[in-house]
Amino acid sequence: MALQPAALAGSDAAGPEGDPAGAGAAPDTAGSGAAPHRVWLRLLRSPLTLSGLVIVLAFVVLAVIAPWISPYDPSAVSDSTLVGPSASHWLGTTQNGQDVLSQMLYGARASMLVGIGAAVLTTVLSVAVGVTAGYVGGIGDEVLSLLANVFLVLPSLPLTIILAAYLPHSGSLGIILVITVTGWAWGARVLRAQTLSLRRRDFVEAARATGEPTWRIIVKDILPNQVAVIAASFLGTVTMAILTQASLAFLGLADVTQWSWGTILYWAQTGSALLTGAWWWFVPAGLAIAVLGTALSLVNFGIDEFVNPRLRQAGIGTKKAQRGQVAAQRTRRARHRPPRSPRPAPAPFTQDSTDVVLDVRDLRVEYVGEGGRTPAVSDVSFTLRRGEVLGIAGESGSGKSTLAYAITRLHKPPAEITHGEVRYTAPDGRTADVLAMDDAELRDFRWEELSIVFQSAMHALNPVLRIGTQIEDVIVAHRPKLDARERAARVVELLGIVGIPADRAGSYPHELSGGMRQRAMIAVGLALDPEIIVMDEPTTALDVVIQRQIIEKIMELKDRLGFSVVFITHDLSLLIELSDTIAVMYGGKVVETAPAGDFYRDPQHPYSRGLLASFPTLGGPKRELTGIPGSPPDLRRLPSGCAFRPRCPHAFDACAAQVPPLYQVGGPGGGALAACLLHADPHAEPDPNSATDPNELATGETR
Ligand SMILES: Nc1ncnc2c1ncn2[C@@H]1O[C@H](COP(=O)(O)OP(=O)(O)OP(=O)(O)O)[C@@H](O)[C@H]1O
Repeated sequence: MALQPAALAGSDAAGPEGDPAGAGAAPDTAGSGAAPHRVWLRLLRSPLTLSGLVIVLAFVVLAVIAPWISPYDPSAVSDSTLVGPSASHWLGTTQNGQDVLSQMLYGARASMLVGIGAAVLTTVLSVAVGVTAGYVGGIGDEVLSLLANVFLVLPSLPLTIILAAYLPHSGSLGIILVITVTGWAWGARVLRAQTLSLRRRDFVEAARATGEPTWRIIVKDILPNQVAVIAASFLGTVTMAILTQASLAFLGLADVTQWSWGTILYWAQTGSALLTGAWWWFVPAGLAIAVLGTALSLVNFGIDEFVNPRLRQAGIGTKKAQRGQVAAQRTRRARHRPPRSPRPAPAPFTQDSTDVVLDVRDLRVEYVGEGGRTPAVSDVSFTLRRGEVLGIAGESGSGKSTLAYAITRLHKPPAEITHGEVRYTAPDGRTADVLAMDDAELRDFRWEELSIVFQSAMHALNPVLRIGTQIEDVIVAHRPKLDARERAARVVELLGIVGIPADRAGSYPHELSGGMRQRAMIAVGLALDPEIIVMDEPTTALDVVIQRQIIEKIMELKDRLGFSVVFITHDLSLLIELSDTIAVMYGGKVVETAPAGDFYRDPQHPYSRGLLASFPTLGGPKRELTGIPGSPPDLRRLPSGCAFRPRCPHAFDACAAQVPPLYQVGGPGGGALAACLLHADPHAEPDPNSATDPNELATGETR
């Protein structure tokens, strides 16, 4: 039975050392970003954006107050026909003596209404369909994409003309609907494609893993990364709608008795304004459309810079903007969890420890493809003890990451866990079957009990959110009762723990060095004081000096906070240095586990020996680097018997006939297990489970 979330829930305010995070000593640099009203003020710092905004605002104001400031009734005729601009008619008059300025002001109302109305409806529809299709995937995506594709292939101009012709007297609303119907599909396609790519990004995976609900991931992680596209789509649609309305009116397909810039052009054309040289009749309407379109483009440019921190820094960036503030208000999840009893003070790990925190039994993970099943992890068993660092080594493709993702239940299709058990034991002795947890239990388990530090911090961190905000997001999702001050204090505390100055909470990922980013990821992993941290190549992209700093930090934290670590890396010398126990994977199987010291001194599996002979070690006697001949096996076509046989210098006939089980072998510490027939007891009874040829068995004590 899965452990109830309540049983594992922690104190809402407990820090890693039992210190309540509510110690209200948070400096105002905790990285939630500037207050929203100030954030938007940043938009005004660009002269171009400011000019665009002023022009758009001027048009909006003029449209709103048109009835009060228009000098004449726009439809009123007079004797002053076709008079050019003068003191009494600033923009001249029409063939019937109507005042062009009044028509322009009233026309702005209809044109702006159509532009903004169509843009709002089109954008809402595009975002709803595009983001839903991209995020939900599967049949939902297929249906919505089909719908969008159907609308995309419809020729929009003829469709617009036909629809407008059938709705001639519906006024602005009819045109808004026509533009919405013919315009939403493009935006939906673009947003769907972006969402599809974003949902696979590590920072979205990380948000999912931290237990954030879907709506929050969409609102906080997916949509902010699409603001530029959504804004461009909105502002482009405003211009496009005004142009379309003008074109339809010009063609006489709109209600030409309703004043708009388009109907002014229509009447100017029917009144032969071009032929008679009455430029004042048609130029203002054309100019208004062009100026408004340009102003909207300038605003769009500013928004692009504003939402993209890199552009912002190059352009509008301000020091003030980078100073975080504590008081950002956020919505909270109303999940109530009883307090978790404080973690007992950590005892240093020793090889004699029997306090198992994670027990993995016969785990099998397969990738299901058209060409069949790829067994990426085959019958893997291991235990992780409290406070232990288990290093998982192996060449590329040996199944390390697949194993890490499977034990955290973060594996994605086509990966399937087809067999096995992953059992977690809480400090109070209760156990949970990780593979049987439902979504809610998993949300509570991940990050509360087990967190993950992903391979590349640059991809795992959301590029448009400040570091402090990203750490805080995890706390918001799991500790909804903490207020902003307490969360900010915890963010500062966590940054301190991983050695990042508190004032960097307000920095964006690209503003940090690679080492700092990786430490920020570790801070995210530590945010809820988990029992286990899975680290998948956390230092691979870093230079050796930074690597060393981070490893030392991890070791120091582990000793101080008492968590256990599953550490995955290609770097065997690093692994030996930091691990208590090493597990070596080959062809999807664990072929050796041993205490790190024993492993270094006396590896028991020929593959382990080959691996060790491929890496220079940082200490100890000099070794000749010889490497391993050949290349890792194709998991879909493993050789018969021992998968390492074709590359093994010690292979003998029986190796082709039998998949070797893990044999208990002596070694100096006596605690090693090696899957090699060299360690089989020639006098032992055959093990029918591990043999492909029962006549040629050599079995010893297996686990
Ligand atoms: N989506 C997939 N579909 C099919 N096979 C896959 C998929 N992802 C991984 N594999 C296969 O699963 C095996 C294990 O891959 P995995 O990434 O777990 O290895 P790894 O040891 O972590 O490698 P690396 O160190 O390079 O990350 C490989 O043979 C790989 O080709």
